Amino acid sequence: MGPYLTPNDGNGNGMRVGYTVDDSEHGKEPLVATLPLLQHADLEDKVVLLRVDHNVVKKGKILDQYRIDVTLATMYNIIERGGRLIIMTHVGRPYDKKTKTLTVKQDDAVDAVVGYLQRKLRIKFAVPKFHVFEKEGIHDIDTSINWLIHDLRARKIGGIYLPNTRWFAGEEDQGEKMERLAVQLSGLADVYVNDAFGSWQPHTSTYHVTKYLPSFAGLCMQDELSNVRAVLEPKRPFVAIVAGAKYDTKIGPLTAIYKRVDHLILGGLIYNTFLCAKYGVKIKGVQDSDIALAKDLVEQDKTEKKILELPYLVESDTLEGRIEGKFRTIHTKDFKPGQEFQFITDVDPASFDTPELHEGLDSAKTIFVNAVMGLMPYFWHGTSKMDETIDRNRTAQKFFGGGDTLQEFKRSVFLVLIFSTLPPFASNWYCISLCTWALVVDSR
Ligand SMILES: Nc1ncnc2c1ncn2[C@@H]1O[C@H](COP(=O)(O)OP(=O)(O)O)[C@@H](O)[C@H]1O
Ligand SMILES: O=C(OP(=O)(O)O)[C@H](O)COP(=O)(O)O
Repeated sequence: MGPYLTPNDGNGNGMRVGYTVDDSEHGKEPLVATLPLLQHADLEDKVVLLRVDHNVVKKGKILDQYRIDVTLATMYNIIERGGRLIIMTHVGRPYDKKTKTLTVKQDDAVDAVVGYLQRKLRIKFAVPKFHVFEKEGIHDIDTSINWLIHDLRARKIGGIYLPNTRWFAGEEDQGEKMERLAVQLSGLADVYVNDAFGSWQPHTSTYHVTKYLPSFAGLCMQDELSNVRAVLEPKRPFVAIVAGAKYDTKIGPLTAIYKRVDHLILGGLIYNTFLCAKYGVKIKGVQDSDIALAKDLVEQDKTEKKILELPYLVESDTLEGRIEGKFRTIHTKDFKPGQEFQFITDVDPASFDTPELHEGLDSAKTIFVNAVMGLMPYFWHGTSKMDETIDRNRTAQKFFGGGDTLQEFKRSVFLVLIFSTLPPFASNWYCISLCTWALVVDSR
């Protein structure tokens, strides 16, 4: 612990504004020198616009509070050092890129998050209301917010929590609306802090606003960057398991991570897409456009042979559940070009018993897991077996990334079992709580 010194006080010396725990005290290497850190900001009496990734609300309810909890240290740090908080997050994807329309639904309001924060911190957050235009969202930040900022500075309220950033017309725009929102957001505060590691998209509230305000990386962001560095500079052999549902946004990072791994294991819709491209089969729910994208990976793997195939799969007639008589195990060796399948909703646990899989996962020194193998909450069996297999390897460093990934892992019984024998995030367990993909892509 040392006195905290800001880089510039005008006299060539740092200015003492508080104390901070330096990275070496929690065993982390310092981050890149060019990244402005929250610790380097003078926050005394400053209004701080804090962008977080509290994208944890579905249908108005918090599914898992992990992503809120990991930002509490940053909030405490800002307030403890004299800052006043204006927080913002995105929730869901209310903007339809095809129709270019925005649907503002109460389902993805920030209210549940604000309720949680108020219960947790016992301080009052005000949520300003702005006029919402149908299909266009919020055009402008109403100047009535100035009253709230006045109360915030006067410490009559603990903080302001803005509406869902994706309800603003300028959030995903690249032109005039973006510029307008960036200026309006920056007008609210003195300092900007980004603690939204998972918000990988360069939107106005994550990226463009930094043109107008002194900007710093929050503490959660810094932790995540340290963990990501270990994935980018892995101890070898390095095995990545990439699964889940978002093929379109994961194809870029998938290609990037392919270059770095010794072995890659695919699951979920990503794997279904790969199988369609490789075997010329059709699987319900897989888009033709995604199959076309997956063909390059198939070609590349013909020579590099990094992908460890999971041969046993679960085919289900329905996505409504794991209904007796409506699902069955199939094997990739029986695939014939042109064959059509119902939904493939999971990997059969037997897939993890093949010698290639055992060998690959047992000898790994770094394992990175993004997303679950099957359609949750019904088809958890493949993920459970995957986790059991990973758990046998007691020496590898293990990284888990992806919002849905963490939520599903925590919800599943198997993780409760693991956590009862191994403390969560024990020395070789790390959570990249959010989406690591942007970084992996950036470093290509
Ligand atoms: N075969 C599958 N078919 C449909 N959905 C799947 C399948 N496998 C996994 N999923 C779904 O994918 C979701 C996780 O995917 P994704 O959002 O990409 O992960 P993350 O947010 O962890 O990066 C889970 O909610 C799970 O239900
Ligand atoms: O949920 C998130 O990412 P994830 O689904 O990869 O965990 C982040 O909040 C990013 O959301 P976005 O992919 O809609 O920009």
